[in-house]
Amino acid sequence: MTSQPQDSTLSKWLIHVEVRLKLRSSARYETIKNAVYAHVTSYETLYIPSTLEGWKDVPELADAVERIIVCESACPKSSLPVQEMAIQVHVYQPTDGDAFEEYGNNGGQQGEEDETMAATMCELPNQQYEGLWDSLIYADNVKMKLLDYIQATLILSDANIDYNLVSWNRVVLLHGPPGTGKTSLCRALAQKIAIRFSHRYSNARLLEINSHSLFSKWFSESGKLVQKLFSGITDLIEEEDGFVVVLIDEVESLTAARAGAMAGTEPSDGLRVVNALLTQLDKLKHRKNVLIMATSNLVQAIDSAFVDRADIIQFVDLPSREAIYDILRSCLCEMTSKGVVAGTDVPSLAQVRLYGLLDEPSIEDESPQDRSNSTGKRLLSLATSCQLQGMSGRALRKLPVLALARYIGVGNVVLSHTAPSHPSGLLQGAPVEVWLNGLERAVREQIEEKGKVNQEHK
Ligand SMILES: Nc1ncnc2c1ncn2[C@@H]1O[C@H](COP(=O)(O)OP(=O)(O)OP(=O)(O)O)[C@@H](O)[C@H]1O
Repeated sequence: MTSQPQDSTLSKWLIHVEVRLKLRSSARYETIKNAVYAHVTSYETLYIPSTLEGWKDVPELADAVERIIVCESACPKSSLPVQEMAIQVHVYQPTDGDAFEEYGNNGGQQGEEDETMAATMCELPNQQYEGLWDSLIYADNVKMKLLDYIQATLILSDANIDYNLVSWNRVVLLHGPPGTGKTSLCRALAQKIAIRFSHRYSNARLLEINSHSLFSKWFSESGKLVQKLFSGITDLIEEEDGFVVVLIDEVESLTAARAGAMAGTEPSDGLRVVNALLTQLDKLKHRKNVLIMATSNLVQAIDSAFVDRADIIQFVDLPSREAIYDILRSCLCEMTSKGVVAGTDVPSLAQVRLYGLLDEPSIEDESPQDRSNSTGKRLLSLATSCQLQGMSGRALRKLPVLALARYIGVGNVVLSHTAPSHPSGLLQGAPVEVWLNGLERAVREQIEEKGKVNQEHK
């Protein structure tokens, strides 16, 4: 890996700093942006990525700001002198997480008799998607690659590049096994784009199309529903300083039908839906302020004409052992911070590598450092079992619930606000060793259950 900026003629690394304002703050973005820039550039070195703390001493920031983060970047170093950085500050204020609207087939207007809920829409950046980006863990820098690619297309659109000479369709397709975070990744990307391009677009929206509902209730009219839905989208993007991300989940259910119709095994309604979708996508490709993201578990089932239109086709795989370690570690750290696990440090993967934990003989662990090493070793071996079983991110994030319910016992984790008379008055979590035992047993249970399902399928 290079330690120079991507282009050696550029001498600085582009580093994004994201500033989240408090929900009810009325501070001016420009004022905050300047104050944050001044603050950030007063550091000699910044860690990448990191959450900054020292700004709370600056009164205008303390009043308005909730969090400042230095985002991960293409720079392979974990810290960098500020003078080697080209810093871009993005100030944003997420909207209320409950502000989701149903977006009907008649373009969002309520009251018509044949109303079918075909999509939901929310404002971005949205409180509900805060933290989602960081919670998703992938090998190979998948998140950054996708974000960079999407940003590249937006920059070229903004530059009014002649579409006949350099062209793209504004369609991104993520495919892979169930539960690998494809839908979540699309939402997290949409949120990032809204934050990074807030200087360019005064508002951004995410519209999620429910592929099933387009087909289900008014099956024979689905072609028309697609048209109505997209004409609603076209209305939204008339506003040039608004950006719209359209997420089509499980796109194969919309597009698999054409092959069937052509082979005579599907009714022609399916064909109409696919044709309508393709026509509408083609109409959108000249619009600067829209991005279509689609997900699928079954890429073979997607109409090839749709796949052809995708600029980026990204396979999202089951998590690697390292990613599993980080996912499980993030579960343990969250539960430790909330007092459900009685604390010990769970070492990061970098620390695990540094200490060569796997190669060490098993020792009687006594000091806090030994205890933390022992936790790291056990977690890594758990991650190996999960990977061998091909567990998805979704299955992994459920493990703590299973472990608590079945193996640790809900009575063994006492929270101070549910048992305020507890002598210490503090949260009383179960020790990390108990949690690891519970997690190991929960994984074994999952393996056995999976074996039974496979047996039934034979
Ligand atoms: N790589 C990952 N890192 C962290 N969490 C993950 C990962 N993959 C999945 N998850 C978690 O699993 C849950 C389910 O993810 P999501 O619904 O986005 O997956 P999906 O691939 O779209 O699933 P499906 O194909 O079944 O619709 C999310 O809550 C997410 O937090």
